[in-house]
Amino acid sequence: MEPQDLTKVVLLACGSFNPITNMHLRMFELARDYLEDTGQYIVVRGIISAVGDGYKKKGLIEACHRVDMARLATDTSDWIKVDAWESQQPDWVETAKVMRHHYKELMTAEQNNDYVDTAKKRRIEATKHAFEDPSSYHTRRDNGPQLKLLCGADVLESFGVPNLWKHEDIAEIVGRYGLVCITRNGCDAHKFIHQSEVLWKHRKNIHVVREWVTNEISATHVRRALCRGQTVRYLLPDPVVSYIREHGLYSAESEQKNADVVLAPLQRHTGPSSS
Ligand SMILES: Nc1ncnc2c1ncn2[C@@H]1O[C@H](COP(=O)(O)OP(=O)(O)OP(=O)(O)O)[C@@H](O)[C@H]1O
Ligand SMILES: NC(=O)c1ccc[n+]([C@@H]2O[C@H](COP(=O)(O)O)[C@@H](O)[C@H]2O)c1
Ligand SMILES: [Zn+2]
Repeated sequence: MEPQDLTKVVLLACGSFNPITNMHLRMFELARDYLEDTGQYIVVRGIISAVGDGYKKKGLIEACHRVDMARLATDTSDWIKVDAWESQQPDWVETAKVMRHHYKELMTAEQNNDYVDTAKKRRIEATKHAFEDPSSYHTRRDNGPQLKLLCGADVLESFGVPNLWKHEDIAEIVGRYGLVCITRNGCDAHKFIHQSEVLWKHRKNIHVVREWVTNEISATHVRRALCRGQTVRYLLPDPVVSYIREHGLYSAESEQKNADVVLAPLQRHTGPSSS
């Protein structure tokens, strides 16, 4: 395939990043290698989107610190960037909505590209409008950039947790955009896809990427070590380790944040106005 025929992909990772770890960064590298190795895609950008404080997850420290740390961690990458839009929203935002926001941005940037001819600009405009209509999951895309959600297999398996995700949001994420899922110990992504009707239906839009160098770095482990005064060096980029030290982040006290609050998606999907 000629380079101009490859489909451009932007990878979007949504998560707490509390704090960002080397494994979060590695996820992007693994996904890019995998997609480009298919000979169909070229990965042009990676976006890290930290969840806002309204998510109310236990131990979630302020978004400004999580975003600053993610920025320090991606300083040395020429293709992974941090986007603060989601973290700045007053309330927690569903991941499908975050994807819509970034897809629109992507289409606008593509349209403003002077090298794109008028006919293509019109096609992009039409795609943008079609994507605003939630009933058109299967809008045909031209060969413009695609946005795919990048996540670990635990997030994929969380699709099965009652009241955590709306069915239509899952259908939109896998049907309209696509998913790149990195394997994680203790999770069986293939089995989960096999057992889910909606995921099976859109299986061609879900790429499961096997991490052979199994790596159990988790932000929970990092926070626990920090609370115990243990070193976390080489689990996180050095500038992030320094930032945590300088700002005195992560303590027994911060671990208690939101301890008695229900996670925002569970509140929203089980509340009186939930559908
Ligand atoms: N070791 C890992 N292997 C595969 N995916 C991972 C790994 N660590 C994090 N991820 C993925 O990174 C994204 C952001 O995750 P998150 O911020 O929850 O990190 P985490 O390390 O799982 O943190 P926590 O322990 O607080 O849940 C998610 O899609 C998650 O699945
Ligand atoms: N219904 C939804 O859209 C939904 C539900 C649960 C988590 N999420 C997202 O998944 C990510 C999960 O992050 P954690 O694994 O750190 O909890 C966050 O970005 C969160 O916003 C989305
Ligand atoms: Zn997690």
